[in-house]
Amino acid sequence: MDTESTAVAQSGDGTQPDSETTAAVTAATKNPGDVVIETRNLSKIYKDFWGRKKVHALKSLDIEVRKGEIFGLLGPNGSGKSTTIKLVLGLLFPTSGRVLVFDKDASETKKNEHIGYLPEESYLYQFLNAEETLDFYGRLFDMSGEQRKKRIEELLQLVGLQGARHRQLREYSKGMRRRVGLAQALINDPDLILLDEPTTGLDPIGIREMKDLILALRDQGKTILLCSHQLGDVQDVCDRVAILHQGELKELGRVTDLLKVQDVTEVHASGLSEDAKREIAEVIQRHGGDLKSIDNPTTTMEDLFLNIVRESEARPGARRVSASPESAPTDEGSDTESASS
Ligand SMILES: Nc1ncnc2c1ncn2[C@@H]1O[C@H](COP(=O)(O)OP(=O)(O)OP(=O)(O)O)[C@@H](O)[C@H]1O
Repeated sequence: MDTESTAVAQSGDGTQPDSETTAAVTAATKNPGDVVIETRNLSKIYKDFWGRKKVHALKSLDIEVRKGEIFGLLGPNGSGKSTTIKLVLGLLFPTSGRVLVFDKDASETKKNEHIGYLPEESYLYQFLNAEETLDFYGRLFDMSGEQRKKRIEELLQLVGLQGARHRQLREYSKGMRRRVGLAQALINDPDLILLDEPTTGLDPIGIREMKDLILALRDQGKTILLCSHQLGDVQDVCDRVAILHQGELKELGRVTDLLKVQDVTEVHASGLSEDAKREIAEVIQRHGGDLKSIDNPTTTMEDLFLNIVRESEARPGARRVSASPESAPTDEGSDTESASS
């Protein structure tokens, strides 16, 4: 980051920007056919071998996933996320309530032709290479040889595995396996994509690439339902989220709305002199505001890490010149001496 940027946070009027409100209203206005997944009063009770109630995994869940959005399903372990996905795929039947996918009951398995599913762990044949794996799944969808060839080319490029296409999957890193799993989930060019923990086991570069891929899929008009424990990832990519706990829906809404801190105003400006900053602080006080901070904003650890790796790739061997006094290279003793004297 080469430009100075100053963030001002101030409590007082709590005014919301108009554009955000407009966006929220627009997103809330839906047309028929806009809803891709709808659960109505959906409940699932797992029973034991004797038919006795064992676990109430989902309790009266009502959610809608709209066309072209990335919808996050969040919740701690055992909150019912995978159960919801299995109900959407028609792999489980509800105990009560309904799941509609593309306006059809989820038990109609034909609708799965338009769904791509990346499970938490992909069980792929380790002795096939990426090309053979995708070709195998293309055959399951009755794609012609020509269609498969074209689609495999597109997908290998999309997930960045062209260079490793002839290597057996057993030689792949976790990140590469996740990417071939995603390519497999996309072989049928699905309209709806279900992603269960898509960033599990990936390093920060792999996570960034996976998030960019998910955003690119949304830009192509796909609808995405994403389950994750990685709250930062969900915040980065999801348009709306549902938070489950012990099978119950606890929160549902647009990420920007849910995370907005009310009654605090944030202003970002660059190139301000110290005098200008002092003047701004005075204006805030004059208007009865409570100045919380006027400082340089921090970047994220993810951005810092990715910048360091990119710089290192561009200039191998060179140590990064850091803005942080902790890690700034010292001039053989002279600075140290004057600092301690
Ligand atoms: N086949 C099953 N038989 C009995 N109970 C089950 C079965 N599958 C899931 N459960 C229970 O249902 C509840 C919800 O499980 P589910 O797998 O849907 O949660 P989850 O949110 O996906 O969890 P995780 O984040 O750990 O994957 C849990 O209490 C779980 O133990």
